[in-house]
Amino acid sequence: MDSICDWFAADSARQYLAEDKLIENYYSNEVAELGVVPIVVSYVGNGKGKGLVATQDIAAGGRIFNERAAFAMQNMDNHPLARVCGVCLAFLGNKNNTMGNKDNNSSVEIAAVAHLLRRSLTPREIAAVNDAFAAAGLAKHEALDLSCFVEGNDTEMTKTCSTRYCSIECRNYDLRNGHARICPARVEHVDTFIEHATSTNESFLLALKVYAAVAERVASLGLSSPDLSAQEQLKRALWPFRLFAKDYWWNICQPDLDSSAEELTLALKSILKESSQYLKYIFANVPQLTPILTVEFYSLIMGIFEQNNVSLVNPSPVLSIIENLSLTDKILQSKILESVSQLMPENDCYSEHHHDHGSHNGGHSHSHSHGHDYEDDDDRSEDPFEVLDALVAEGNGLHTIHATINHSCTPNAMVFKDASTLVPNNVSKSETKIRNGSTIVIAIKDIKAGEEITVSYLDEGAVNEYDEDEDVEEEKEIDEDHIAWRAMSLKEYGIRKCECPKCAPPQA
Ligand SMILES: C[S@@+](CC[C@H](N)C(=O)[O-])C[C@H]1O[C@@H](n2cnc3c(N)ncnc32)[C@H](O)[C@@H]1O
Repeated sequence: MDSICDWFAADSARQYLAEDKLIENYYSNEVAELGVVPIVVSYVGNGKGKGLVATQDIAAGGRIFNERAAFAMQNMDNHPLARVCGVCLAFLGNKNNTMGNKDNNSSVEIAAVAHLLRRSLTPREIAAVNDAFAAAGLAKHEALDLSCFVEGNDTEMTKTCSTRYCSIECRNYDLRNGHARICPARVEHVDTFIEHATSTNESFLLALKVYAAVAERVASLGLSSPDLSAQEQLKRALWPFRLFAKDYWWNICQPDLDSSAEELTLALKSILKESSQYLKYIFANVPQLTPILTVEFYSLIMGIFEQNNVSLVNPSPVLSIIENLSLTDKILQSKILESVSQLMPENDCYSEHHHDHGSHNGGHSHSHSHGHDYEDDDDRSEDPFEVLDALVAEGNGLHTIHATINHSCTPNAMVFKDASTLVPNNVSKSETKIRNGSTIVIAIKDIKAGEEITVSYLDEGAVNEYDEDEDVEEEKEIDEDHIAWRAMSLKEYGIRKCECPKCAPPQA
């Protein structure tokens, strides 16, 4: 059924003109969820479709909004290093109940160290962690460690589900979005799906979450609006996801159609076909989903992640402990460092352990600095603290409002995903403090009401470098190279012709 694909991936501009009010209302509700923030999603034209626009003047350095991912996942090879919530990527505590959690030994920090060491801490080690915290003057964090089963609500389970939650709120969120339909402990074939995704493309795991959420929406529409046709129910259930969709995965992955294009399309089709086979088994009891369990539709869902995903990084609480442990417990410190180096994914190298899924990552390289200044590579390789750079939770997420921000080569805002992203001089470090897999968007220039808010999808450092005042001739030369580099790099974000003020200045 091609028509559902055409409808789903209607180009943003056409879609906007046809459904103006519907889309605007949807986004104004989503913006309201973020709290009082000076933004609106609207049609910005110039071939860009929709974008984010300031509704008030925003001073440089000001936080515009922060947003939790609608769907997030931890990268598979990061599991040994960080035990985090399946919804928000916050580090888990070590209490599995919802009773008062004020015990000193149940903090997120102790749970994180225990996870790295693969065992419970001895009372002496617990005391050392607590002392390290006191020495650093840091507050400890409490969080739960909940399974997906709600007491009194349990269905029969033959296996276990590894998804855990840091709070009841996160667990409820996942259950509302259909977790029970894709829980390996309750549903057959989910394990095989996950295995296949892990060995081919982990974004399939996010796609699975989207299918589960659509199934949940279809089921509740079936109850609330039984008179609607099955197709209408499906379209309504899919509607919000449609606002992310632009193109087929196989088109996005190969912006330059060359001789290898056909080969790549075939390879992608083949893994989509395998993966969609498992999807069909998993959702066999939701017949309304049949039209979207095709390779074509699956390719549109994967295209969503390719163009909108934000890579997320959450620094481990162990980072702040470990440096202060040296004062109190050298032995525990070296045990942790040794364990981290054993658990590190193979070939992971210094400050380059993020996974580029071709994602819209807001233009940030991860730079983790834990107070160790390395003079050069040789020093680094001898420094046991080097392994700390792998000690973060890493994942990917899809954010509703964030995904409406367009790229500019002269951006007026910047995205922060973790406390160690390089902070420009005019932004206070305290503005960028985040936890729990959310992103923060901060103004880096004064923004006037009515102006579009833009970020750079490319490497921030590189853009700034070329913005500096240089010798005019030299700058011209650099600019020409840089324009070519930008044009090429932007293609993988679905931008064939950049419509920012620098690349397409307004005509006089
Ligand atoms: C993350 S989405 C941003 C929201 C998008 N404009 C929409 O209507 O949904 C990224 C897509 O927006 C468009 N886009 C973003 N920045 C652009 C730019 N500077 N020039 C042209 N198109 C742009 C491209 O289609 C890109 O794949």
